[in-house]
Amino acid sequence: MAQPIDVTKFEQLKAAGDLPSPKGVALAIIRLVQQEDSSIGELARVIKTDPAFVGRLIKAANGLTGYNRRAVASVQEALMVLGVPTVRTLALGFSLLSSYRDGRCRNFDYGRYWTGCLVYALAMQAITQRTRAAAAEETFCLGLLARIGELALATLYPLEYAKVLQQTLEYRDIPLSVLEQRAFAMDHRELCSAMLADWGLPRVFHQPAFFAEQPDESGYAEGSREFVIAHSLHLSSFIAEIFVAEEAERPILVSRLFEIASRLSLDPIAVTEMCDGIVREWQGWGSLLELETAEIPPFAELASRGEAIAASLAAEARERTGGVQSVDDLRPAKAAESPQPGLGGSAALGLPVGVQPMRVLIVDDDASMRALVRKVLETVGHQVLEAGDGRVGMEMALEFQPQLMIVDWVMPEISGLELTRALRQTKIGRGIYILVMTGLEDDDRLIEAFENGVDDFMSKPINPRVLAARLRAGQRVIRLQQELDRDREEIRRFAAELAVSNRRLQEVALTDSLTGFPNRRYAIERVQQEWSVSSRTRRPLSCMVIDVDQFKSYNDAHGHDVGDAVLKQVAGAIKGALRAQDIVARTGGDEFLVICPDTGLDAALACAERVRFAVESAPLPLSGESLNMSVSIGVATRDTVMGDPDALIKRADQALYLAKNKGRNRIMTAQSLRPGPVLPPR
Ligand SMILES: Nc1nc2c(ncn2[C@@H]2O[C@H](COP(=O)(O)OP(=O)(O)OP(=O)(O)O)[C@@H](O)[C@H]2O)c(=O)[nH]1
Repeated sequence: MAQPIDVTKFEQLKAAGDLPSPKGVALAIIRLVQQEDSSIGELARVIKTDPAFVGRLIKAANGLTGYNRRAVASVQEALMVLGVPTVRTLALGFSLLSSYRDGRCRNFDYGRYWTGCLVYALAMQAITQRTRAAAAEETFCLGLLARIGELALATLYPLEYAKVLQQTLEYRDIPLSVLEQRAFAMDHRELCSAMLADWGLPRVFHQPAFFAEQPDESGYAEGSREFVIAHSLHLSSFIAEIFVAEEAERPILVSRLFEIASRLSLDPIAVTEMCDGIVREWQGWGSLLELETAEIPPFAELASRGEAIAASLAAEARERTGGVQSVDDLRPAKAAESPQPGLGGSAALGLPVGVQPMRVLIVDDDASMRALVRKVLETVGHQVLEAGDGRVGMEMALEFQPQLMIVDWVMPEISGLELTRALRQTKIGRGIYILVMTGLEDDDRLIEAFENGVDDFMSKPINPRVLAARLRAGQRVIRLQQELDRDREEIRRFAAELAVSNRRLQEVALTDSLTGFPNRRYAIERVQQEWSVSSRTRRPLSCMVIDVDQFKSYNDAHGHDVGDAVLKQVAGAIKGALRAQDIVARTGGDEFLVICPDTGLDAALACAERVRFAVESAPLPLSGESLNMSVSIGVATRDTVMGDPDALIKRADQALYLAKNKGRNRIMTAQSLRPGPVLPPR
């Protein structure tokens, strides 16, 4: 089941105030929706103060009305069609989009992130219109926010996250979440699930969101709503990946699309139609949200191109690699730079000791030239792939990730330089050492070649000895690069470990080790924050101070260890009795503080009674007998005379004193049940 982020850790992240959060009108909408007595008219009035949001809202409503319904033209109508909870989440999503279009994390591509999220949202909407696992408008919102964990990490730790993203380029086989765990002791999936829950998205959404990348690991029963939503998220995320991929990569990705969609019983025709529809929607939404979109050919065409590529690669691989049986055998091994198992040591291959065999791709339209170069390469033990033109060369380079390419300059359709330029635009292509063969060797041409990203050149006709020497030079550069990468990785790992230790230290500094609750220091910061929220929103704020009755007597009668066990038992009972929004901290030996945001005195007293009863009903088992405990609780709510949070806590302390004096195991307040205005006028 979903392993959500530790609640205390998440509370601390929230308390630090750096998590992505809605601002401006969106915040006002969200607050208004939380008020039970707010009306649609009031909500519409607030929405109209943000013309950009009005446009997006009406577009979202029209996306759902179907062909035979009249178009939605007003905010009120949009509210009726979408429903208030959806409008709230849309406000949240669009507000985050506006506020976090850009940021400080260097390797985080904010534009690509948001345009991908838009595809994600539209794909979720389109899929649930077919599976009917949930309301399509709600899953649009879910899709828009389903990658929020990544944005959150980029926002919380811009420098460190940039490094993690860099690592993903170098260690393509290590999942992002593993690298994140190493660096931050948490990952984007946990954070996303916790944030969606915190924003009030239903459990049936925020739990499957954790499994969006690996839905089959969820253990959800096949066909259950959670199962369908987790698989819909997975499919939507894959569709988004295709949309934002580079043009040459799309057909290859599309060949996997149908397999993923089949988990939701969506057939290829339905999927291609659906994706074509998403492309149109994406472009419309993209211009409204000022997000970059791409021209994408019909999916049926991408699919047949994908099939053709796979077939030609398989055929070429069979034909040209002799012992290699399948296309998969040619894909880079797990650790791309390590020697291929089964190839034997480098010495066995006639390579100089310590030199690893390389995967080399030859791209030349002249078959006799390919054969000549292949012979030289195979003599020194390298693994050879061939492509007869620039297009196949590009596809094979992206698919098989050779360490070195030998490319003919002059080829029909795509020249060697054009191929090099295109490869240098891709993540994979940037890491390949490219050697160009040329018949014409003048200075201007050579300068042009280097400026286009070529690493070395060789004159035709090819002299095998010179080629072998050039290969050795290339290999030296590749090896140095690998060593550099390894050093960088070590430094990165060290920095990541340091980041984790720092985080843990920070956590320790704010956590009470006996109960695992936040400590007094945290409580003081947090109450200050909640006080500010209450001032801004004019929502009530209450707190309770809880003290264990006669705690000293447990220590005296049974020793300090039993005293500790009593504290833990009481802490567990308190936590179990509180609501999700309440924040509890251990502020002293046997004293706890509970902050109750958005809570008036009546509700705080009711909550305190639940706590009192829970402690009384949970005795501590102790060698045959059991120890009964009780607590006294002082409750206070913010009123007009209190100038700061200290005054609020002081009032709760006074009430606690009364409760102790009246005989303990009770709740007291030092305020009248129905105080006047809760907050001072602005
Ligand atoms: N076992 C244990 N005892 C602690 C810890 N921290 C403080 N104490 C003890 O807790 C006791 C607190 O007692 P008081 O608050 O003075 O009074 P009380 O016995 O709870 O009585 P009332 O509050 O008047 O009901 C002191 O004896 C402290 O030494 C701790 O972490 N573990």
